[in-house]
Amino acid sequence: MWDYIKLIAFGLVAVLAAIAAGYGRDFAYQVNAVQVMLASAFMFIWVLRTMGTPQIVREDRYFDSVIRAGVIATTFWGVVGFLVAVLIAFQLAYPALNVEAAQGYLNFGRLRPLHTSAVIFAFGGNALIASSFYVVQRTSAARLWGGNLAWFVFWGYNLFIVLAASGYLLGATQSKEYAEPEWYVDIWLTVVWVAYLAVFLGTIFKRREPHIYVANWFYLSFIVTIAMLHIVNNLAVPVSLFGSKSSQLFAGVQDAMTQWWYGHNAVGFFLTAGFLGMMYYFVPKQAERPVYSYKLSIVHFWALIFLYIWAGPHHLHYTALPDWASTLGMVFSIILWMPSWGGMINGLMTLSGAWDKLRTDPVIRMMVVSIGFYGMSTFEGPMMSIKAVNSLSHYTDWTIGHVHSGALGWNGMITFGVLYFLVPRLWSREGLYSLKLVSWHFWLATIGIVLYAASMWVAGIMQGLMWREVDSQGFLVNAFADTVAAVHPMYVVRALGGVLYLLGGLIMAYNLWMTVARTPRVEARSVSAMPAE
Ligand code: HEM
Ligand code: HEM
Ligand SMILES: [Cu+2]
Repeated sequence: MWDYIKLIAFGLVAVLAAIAAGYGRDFAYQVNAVQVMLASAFMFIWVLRTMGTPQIVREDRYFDSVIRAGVIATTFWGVVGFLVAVLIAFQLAYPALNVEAAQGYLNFGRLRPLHTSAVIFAFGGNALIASSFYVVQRTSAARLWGGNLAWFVFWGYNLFIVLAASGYLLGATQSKEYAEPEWYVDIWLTVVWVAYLAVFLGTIFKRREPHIYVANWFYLSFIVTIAMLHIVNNLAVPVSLFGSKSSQLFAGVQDAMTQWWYGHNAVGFFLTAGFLGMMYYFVPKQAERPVYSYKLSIVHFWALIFLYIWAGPHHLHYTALPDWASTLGMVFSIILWMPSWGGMINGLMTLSGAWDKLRTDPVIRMMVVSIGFYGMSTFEGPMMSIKAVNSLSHYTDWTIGHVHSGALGWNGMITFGVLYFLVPRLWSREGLYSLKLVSWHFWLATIGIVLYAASMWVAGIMQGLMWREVDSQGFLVNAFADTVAAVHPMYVVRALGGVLYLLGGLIMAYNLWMTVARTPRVEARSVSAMPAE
């Protein structure tokens, strides 16, 4: 019965998508419709061919196949995201790389959102979904709730990424940073996200462990808050059911504030709370030590989620936003330093008594450096939110440097650590193929980040100072083009840093591949849903 309902649904969607492709008013919409049609047609055939074969579900086993797929997707999108990153970094240094023949598809303006979405949503998002599925099962001693719903979340989310990415290249965008996808892609993500919440909460509800481990609190706050942010910031009316263009509900400064309430909390809940969930499970596991302070984890959790929500206006200092709102954002940002460092301290101190592992275990080294960068960027952020500092840093590459010390250092490095942790366990291998290659990855990535951050600090502060330099008559000394010329060497250094980071990522992909292909199998590790670990 259930199979027939699925068949009807997939068939219907395929037909509707074909009709939409036919009536589509713009190319991006038509391409997206064809993609949806192909995906549903594929699923239709899949269901048709597997109908009637009984599925054996062992409730006493963890649901790990979907996590394996998530690990592969994370690695894949990571490499893609870094590759596009290096390309746009070189485009900024050498504008001629905006090749004339590819204008309108592969120029900087089209590729930049592709980069940000590929690294944040595709690489980071797949890492978050996969790791949360791993952690919630282990800490609840229960199999994922909802049967194949977890597969729907995985494929649905990756379809969202493909739709968004191809839309950007073809020019479909609602021009909101980190929320570029157009209305129908947003609606699809909402459906997938509700399914994600259901799988996660359902597993928590059926847990066989009375306690809900703190990592799950962080993951849950990430899932719930992202749902709220996504819906509110994307309230829009499509111009036509058959076109990608839509009109935003909010206008003017209200729209700007909604956008940066979203943007800032995407940092706070996607790139911070979710990744803290990772930290709270995988760092103690890899260090083989309990969390330093459980009390601190609870206190900084509530402080963090309460404070983050108010800090968005620091993105709109000295704009049409009322001064009181801007001051409010600044004050909350400064207070936010404390719970951020609460998390950093808790992560670092978990290594108490295990610091010697830094010498022997490159995976823990990666995690420690990641927490270090988390601490650095959450010190820098509150500082940049101070209006006087922001009047220098805003619009400059200092912001870009800040972004990447958080993104490459914190999000990137902890994800690498988690992938190195997960692959041998998920594929039941003795260990990683090569720790030496992990070490290589570690150093390439670390040097890459240092080159990136240092060059952007220099570029940013130089831009800021040059823009405000006036002569004795009060006239501006520098033309804008002068500052563009002045940052060229720094842009080259940044791009080279990116090349090192990308190389590290490629080495990781090779190492993980060889771990699965070459390392001897061991008896299945940690697959049985008892007891909680
Ligand atoms: C206490 C924590 C933090 C505070 C108070 C903070 C504050 C700030 C401030 C003031 C800006 C500059 C706004 C502007 O002038 O336009 C900024 C930009 C940014 N920060 Fe942070 N930051 C924090 C942590 C982080 C972390 C950990 C990450 C990444 C993982 C991050 C990612 C970003 C991004 C992506 C932007 C650029 C937004 C844009 O203009 O596109 N921040 N942050
Ligand atoms: C290979 C490493 C990377 C390189 C070379 C790189 C390069 C770049 C470049 C050139 C830009 C555009 C800057 C501009 O418009 O002036 C950018 C923007 C951005 N990147 Fe990366 N990136 C890398 C990795 C990452 C990762 C791993 C993340 C997130 C997890 C990330 C998140 C972002 C964000 C959020 C922005 C927008 C910043 C803003 O608007 O303030 N990047 N990146
Ligand atoms: Cu912010």
